[in-house]
Amino acid sequence: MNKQWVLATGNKGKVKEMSELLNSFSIDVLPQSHFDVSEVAETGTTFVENAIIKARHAAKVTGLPAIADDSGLEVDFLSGQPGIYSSRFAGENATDQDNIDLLLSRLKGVGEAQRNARFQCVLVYMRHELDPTPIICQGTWEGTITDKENGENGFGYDPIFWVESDQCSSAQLTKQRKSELSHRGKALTLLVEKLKVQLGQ
Ligand SMILES: O=P(O)(O)OP(=O)(O)OP(=O)(O)OC[C@H]1O[C@@H](n2cnc3c(O)ncnc32)[C@H](O)[C@@H]1O
Ligand SMILES: [Mg+2]
Repeated sequence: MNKQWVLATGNKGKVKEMSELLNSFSIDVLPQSHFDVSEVAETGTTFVENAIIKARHAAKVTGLPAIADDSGLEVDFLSGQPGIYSSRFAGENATDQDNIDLLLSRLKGVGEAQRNARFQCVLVYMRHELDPTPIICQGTWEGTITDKENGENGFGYDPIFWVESDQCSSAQLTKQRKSELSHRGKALTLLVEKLKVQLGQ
C-alpha cells in the first residue's frame, strides 16, 4: 500500500487545486474528510500560525504527515482586510457569496485605481504533530477587485478578482491556468521542490 498523507483542509476548492501536484509523489494525499478530521479553530493572527494549527491538528488526529493551506485576500483600500479572516469576513458561517457581497459593498464607489488587492497563500508540511521544523512555503498573486462578478470556476473571491495578464476574472481561468498564476500554485511549486529534497526524489 502507498504511504498516506492528509491534506488538512475542509475546502473542496483547495483540494481540487492541490491534489494533482501533490499526488505526483508515490504517496496518497487524501483530504481530511477521508479521515473524519474535524475543523479546528483558527486562532492564530498570521497565515503561518493558522496553517500550522491546521496541519498539526490533522497530523495529531490521523497520525500521518499533514499539509495545510491558510490563505486569504488583502485589499489595500481596506488596509489589508479581510486577510486571515477572508473565509469568515461576513460572519462565522458566511458563504462565499456573503463574503463577496460584503466586500463589494465596502468598495462601493471606490475607483479602479484604489481597488488593488492580492491573494496570499501559506502552505505548511509537518511530518508529525510535534514536528519542530515544518516546511513553510508562501505565494502571492496581485490583482484588482472588480465591481461585478464574472465566471463560474474556482471558489471564494475568484469571481471578483481581476487578472490583468489574462484580462478576465480568476473564476474565468481554467484550473490549469489559475495554478500557473495563483498564490496557491506558486506556493505549491515551492513546496513540491522542498518535499522532493526531503523524500530524496
Ligand atoms: O481552513 P480550510 O479548511 O483550509 O478552508 P477555508 O476555506 O476556511 O480556508 P482559509 O481559512 O484558509 O480561508 C481562506 C479564504 O480565502 C479565500 N481564498 C483563498 N484562496 C482563494 C482562491 O484561490 N480563490 C478565491 N478565494 C480564495 C476564500 O474565501 C477562502 O475561504
Ligand atoms: Mg479556514
